[in-house]
Amino acid sequence: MIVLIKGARLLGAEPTDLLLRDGVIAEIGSGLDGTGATVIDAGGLVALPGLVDLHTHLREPGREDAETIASGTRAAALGGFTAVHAMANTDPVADTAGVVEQVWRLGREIGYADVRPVGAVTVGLDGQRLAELGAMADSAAGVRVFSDDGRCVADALLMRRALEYVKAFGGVIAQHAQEPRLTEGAQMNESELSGRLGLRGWPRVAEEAIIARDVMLAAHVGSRLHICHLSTRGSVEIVRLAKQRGLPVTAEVTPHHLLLTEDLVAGYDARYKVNPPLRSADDVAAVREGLADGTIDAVATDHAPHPVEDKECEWDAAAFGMLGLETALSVVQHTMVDTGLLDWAGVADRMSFAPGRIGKCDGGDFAQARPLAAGEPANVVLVDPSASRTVDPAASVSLSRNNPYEGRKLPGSVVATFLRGFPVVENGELTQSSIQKGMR
Ligand SMILES: NC(=O)N[C@@H](CC(=O)O)C(=O)O
Ligand SMILES: [Zn+2]
Ligand SMILES: [Zn+2]
Repeated sequence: MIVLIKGARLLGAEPTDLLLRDGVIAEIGSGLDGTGATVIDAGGLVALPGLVDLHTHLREPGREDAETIASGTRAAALGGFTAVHAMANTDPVADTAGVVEQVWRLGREIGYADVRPVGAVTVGLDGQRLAELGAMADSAAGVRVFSDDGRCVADALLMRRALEYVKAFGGVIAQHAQEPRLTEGAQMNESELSGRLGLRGWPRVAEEAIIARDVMLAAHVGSRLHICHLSTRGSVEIVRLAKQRGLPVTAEVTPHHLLLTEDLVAGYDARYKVNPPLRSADDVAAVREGLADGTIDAVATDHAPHPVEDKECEWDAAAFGMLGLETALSVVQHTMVDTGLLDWAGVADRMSFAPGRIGKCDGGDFAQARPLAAGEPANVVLVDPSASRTVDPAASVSLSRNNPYEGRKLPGSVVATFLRGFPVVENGELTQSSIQKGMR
């Protein structure tokens, strides 16, 4: 298949043409010859490398009522992602080579976006014994990111051992930083508002204390640490200090923590219930600054689908988590680009290159987040920054509806997504051929 993309602004720079042939970018330049090619007029569109999500809950195996690998990767493709890291808190837990290989293979077969399984750090996420990290790393899935996400690896000795273990193959431990004793029964950010609403508070220090501890452990062991969904000003400050000291620490922030604040909780609408909780406007300002100056390496969606019965219930009983794949780029444009904090090259870094580096998506079967250059795999997304839409949860291809942006007007739209040269999204919609490919 040959595709000629005409007049796209590469990473937001001057318009140029891209010729995609046999799954790779064959040529980049002006006035390229489109003989035999499907021609796409990309005037006014920005071309970015396929986005890479470090933190996605696909729910398969086990909760296929909430999401499947097929539905979740369709949402990913529509959001401009060509690779997602599938979190391990499935049922069964992704704590063996068998489970991670299954998830990886299903992703490949379905073919909307690459699925890179995250392996659990501990057996059954129970925080007691290390899982078979080496076997997951050596499997066909080539796992490099390990996380008990949803739970914190709270035991310092176990965390130390995990960091030591993954060093051998360049892996990374992605920590869900939540001190369990400080957050027992916690329902929202600890603040004046939580007191007024009568909801148990989740103090910032519960996140910051674990990040501080783990930064010191990573420094001691000399191993890579990644911080999931960081949400407070104090967390940004700790990571900034760690980087100033040259420590191998990386961090991600979610789109919702870049935009939403705790006051949304006042209506007890469980769509706004998430872990870590929505914080204050000051925290939002700090994570935006941190993302802009590179203290925070990446945006990761923490796409966390839940069926209606787990969300449309009283606040205390509702599940934590919100959708994110289909809206992530728009939220980043709104909070970071339209505010002047990041340009499109910066977005490409925070949503593709950096997460690709952290997840070791660097070659062979796993090549993603490569430069937009001749000879590279044609994982490309075309974005229309001048578009805008009002978010309608019913229009989502996710199986779940826990969308916190309902009714909000957000800028930007993903016009096309190419996975190894194949258009999985065209004119903002999944292509017919990709839909058929995904049928199973
Ligand atoms: N973010 C959430 O609120 N929920 C996640 C777990 C997690 O990311 O910690 C989930 O699996 O639903
Ligand atoms: Zn988490
Ligand atoms: Zn998560």
